[in-house]
Amino acid sequence: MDIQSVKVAYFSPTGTSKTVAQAVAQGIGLNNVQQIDITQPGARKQPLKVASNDLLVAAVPVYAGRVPGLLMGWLQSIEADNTPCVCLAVYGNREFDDALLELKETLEKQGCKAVAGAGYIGEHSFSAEDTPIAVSRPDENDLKHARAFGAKIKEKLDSLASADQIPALEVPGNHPYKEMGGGISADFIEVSEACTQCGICEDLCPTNAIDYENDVMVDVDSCIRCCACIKGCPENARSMKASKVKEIAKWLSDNCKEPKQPVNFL
Ligand SMILES: Cc1cc2nc3c(=O)[nH]c(=O)nc-3n(C[C@H](O)[C@H](O)[C@H](O)COP(=O)(O)O)c2cc1C
Repeated sequence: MDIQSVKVAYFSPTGTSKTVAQAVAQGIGLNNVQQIDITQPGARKQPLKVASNDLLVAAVPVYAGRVPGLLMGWLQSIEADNTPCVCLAVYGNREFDDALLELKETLEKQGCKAVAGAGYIGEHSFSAEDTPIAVSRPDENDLKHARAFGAKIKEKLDSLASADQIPALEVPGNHPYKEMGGGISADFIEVSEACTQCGICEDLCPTNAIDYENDVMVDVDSCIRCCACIKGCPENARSMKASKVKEIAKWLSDNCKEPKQPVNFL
């Protein structure tokens, strides 16, 4: 297949989905690569149109076994034209459940044709010093794996004359998709005196839930618990207080210790 450009789209509050997507794109090895970072709300207002000679590489973190709900509007506004796509679900060493299937089916409804899919492991958003979960993933081995996966995708694309020849891609997951976890309070962040009100947390927040000039705390109704503000604070002034989210972090730290390995479908 003649691929003219690679569009690498990712939502990545704590950076792991972005790192995996970029490693896969590097392995694909084409020169014309465009990054589409949809982490910030403004970027999700820009619709994406992709052509039949583009390759779309889409990476999302897994939230409660699903594609993060706030992405559905943007994903469902993609205009594709039999465009080959690579679906990447990046998860925090528990499970990716139905997220990869959901991402693939959502993109296919928009006119994409899934050529490959994968689950990769990223440090869990809830990971902290006292509740470590998949710390520093993706690591060098994961990235090597992701680059090799990219090279295999390129080989597969080279072996096909057109998108119509892409065989149906099977990825794990169930219908109906896992119920979205609801009801967990997002009142789980505390801010210490180390806060200098630099405003970096506000810039990092993917839902505009922080307006630091008025209040360094998050608006719990808009917060999606992504932990970008905690992990990105240069003063380490933000942390999880005793809360349901902290209990979940503790459970994950105790029960998801065995490092999982990336899985590829192509
Ligand atoms: C609200 C929320 C729910 C999550 N649910 C899952 C999950 O179901 N399974 C899992 O393994 N990791 C889960 N994670 C962890 C993220 O998928 C993982 O840390 C991912 O690497 C974060 O991607 P990012 O660095 O691109 O933000 C969840 C994280 C958050 C914030």
